[in-house]
Amino acid sequence: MSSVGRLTVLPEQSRVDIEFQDLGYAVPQGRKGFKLILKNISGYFESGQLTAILGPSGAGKSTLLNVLAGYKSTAATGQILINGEARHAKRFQKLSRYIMQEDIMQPMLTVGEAMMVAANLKLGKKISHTDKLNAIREVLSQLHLQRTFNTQTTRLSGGEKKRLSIALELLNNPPVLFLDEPTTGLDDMSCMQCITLLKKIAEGGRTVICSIHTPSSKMFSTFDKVYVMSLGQCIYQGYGPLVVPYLSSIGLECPIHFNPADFIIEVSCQEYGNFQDRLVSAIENGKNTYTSNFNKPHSNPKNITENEEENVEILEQESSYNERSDWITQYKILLMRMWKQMLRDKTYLCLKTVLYILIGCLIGSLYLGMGKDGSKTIFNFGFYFTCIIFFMYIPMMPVLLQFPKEFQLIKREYFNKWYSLSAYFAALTTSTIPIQLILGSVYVILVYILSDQPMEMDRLGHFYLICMLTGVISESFGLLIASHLSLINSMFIGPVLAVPLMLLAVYGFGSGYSSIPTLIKIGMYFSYLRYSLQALIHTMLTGREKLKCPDEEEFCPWTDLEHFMRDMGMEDTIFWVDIVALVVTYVIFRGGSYYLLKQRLTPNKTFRALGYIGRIVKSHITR
Ligand SMILES: Nc1ncnc2c1ncn2[C@@H]1O[C@H](COP(=O)(O)OP(=O)(O)OP(=O)(O)O)[C@@H](O)[C@H]1O
Repeated sequence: MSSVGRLTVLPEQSRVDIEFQDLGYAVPQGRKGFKLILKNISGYFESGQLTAILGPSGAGKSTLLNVLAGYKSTAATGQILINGEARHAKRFQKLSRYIMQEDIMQPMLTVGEAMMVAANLKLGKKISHTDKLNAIREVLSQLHLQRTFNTQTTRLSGGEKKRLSIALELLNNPPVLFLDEPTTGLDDMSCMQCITLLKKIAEGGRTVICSIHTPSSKMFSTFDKVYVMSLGQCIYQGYGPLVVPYLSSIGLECPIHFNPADFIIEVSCQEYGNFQDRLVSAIENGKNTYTSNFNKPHSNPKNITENEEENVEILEQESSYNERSDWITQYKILLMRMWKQMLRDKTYLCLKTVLYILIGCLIGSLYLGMGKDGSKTIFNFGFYFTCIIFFMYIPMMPVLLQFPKEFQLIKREYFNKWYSLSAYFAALTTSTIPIQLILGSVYVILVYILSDQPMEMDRLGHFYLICMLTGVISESFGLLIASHLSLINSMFIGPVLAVPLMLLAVYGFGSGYSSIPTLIKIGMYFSYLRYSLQALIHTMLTGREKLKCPDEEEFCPWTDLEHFMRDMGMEDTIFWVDIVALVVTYVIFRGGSYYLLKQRLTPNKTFRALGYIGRIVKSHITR
């Protein structure tokens, strides 16, 4: 075993051999029933080896990788064995890391910072900062990324991003690495560099499995093993260059100077006739590994400990060089990361500040001096409603826009066990509060002064409290929507749902509560905007002296504000009841968002069944 590229800070790993038998995977396909993507395939991927899953587009490579990694396993049939014993999905996830095709990077961080966040989260407190830094430097140098230490992750080239994705996962020395098409989008040189690196990583005792499209002949012979798929079946398993005698034994001669990888792909695309069944049966759909001694079943795993439990425990201990940090540390690291990203995004921050000031000035000017004008009481009511609408839309829209993208990052980090979801969610919940409080106060002070509201600390404090509560609830409402939907659906559903919320908030004002139909009354209880508006009107209008009617005005029906509240049907509102209702709404929305997010990442039986039904319905509609 070559020592070139061995990571000294990361000890060698024990064997984790992966075997799968009669693996099947089907997806619902309208009225046609099901589409079989994996058709009872078998295979054996050994530790210390770099294995490539090859095949034409749509052959099922990514699906096989996803099922083996446990990323998609609910609808799978067959058996997956780890060191000869049935795979325990949760324990296996602790040992494996999955590097997705898309290199989504945490924005606004340098490579060094992104690596330090990963090291702090994955390596725990027992390892000193200096050791973490050494580990980072060594991993980066192994992956030829040392010169990018201070470069922002989003400015890296395609090849560098891919290598950084690998580096981030290598930090805690996982025994198994899955990579979905690691060479996609890279030039020939970067492809070869990437594959050579993966080979070095495998040589340290790891099981490295990647799916790949069309490798060059040089790359093809670099893999220790290739697993070729066609139409969801295995048509070859063994050392790459041996594919030539294998195909020859079936009567398919690879032309001299022809890339054997291209040749077998062309064969699988049936360019030389239909050899699918013969190839599948020759290799017994993956049960055999082709060696120069054809048709021998692949060797059984070596070094298997008698007891699987013991075996996995040893592995877990070894990879617990990587003991994950505790909840509080995770929370602090994630919060710091979020704040750093927020403060460095100067454009967004400036836009947001300008927006709060500009709209504050605009609304303040529209309702200029109306707060104490007896002829403008109804306009003043409009001012309060406008403030509530402002604090609904402005905090909700960025969440609808940003969170679906953020979800892709969470998925990668959460699936690879960087942190617990509750720590992430707690950090997310607290990260936006300071900026919301600061900018919210700027807006409130501006509109409060411009619209000439009563200068009493109590009222101002309550006004601010209600606006802030509305803001954080609206943000949570956005999260509730975006936690389970795509960007397009979120952007559609969010503003659409806001309309009935606004209507229900003001429905029936002026005409009396008793005349409202029961169904609408029930609906009104669900509009948190109504509680905000009621609380705001109550705090701003009760206990005030009669307003003055300007001399030039002939008609001042509501100089008595208590009278106005009676006319609006709001004389019975209790401020603290509305505040409690707002707090309860906040807790429900946040709790709901967390639950939906968790179900999206790791669905329970009910959600799996719902998702399955949804897919069947969708496939019937879109067929
Ligand atoms: N949820 C799904 N519903 C319907 N068909 C699906 C679903 N998931 C995958 N497929 C189909 O299964 C087949 C295999 O998909 P998979 O992504 O595994 O192929 P692949 O070999 O990785 O292809 P590529 O190299 O183009 O990424 C494709 O025909 C794909 O359209």
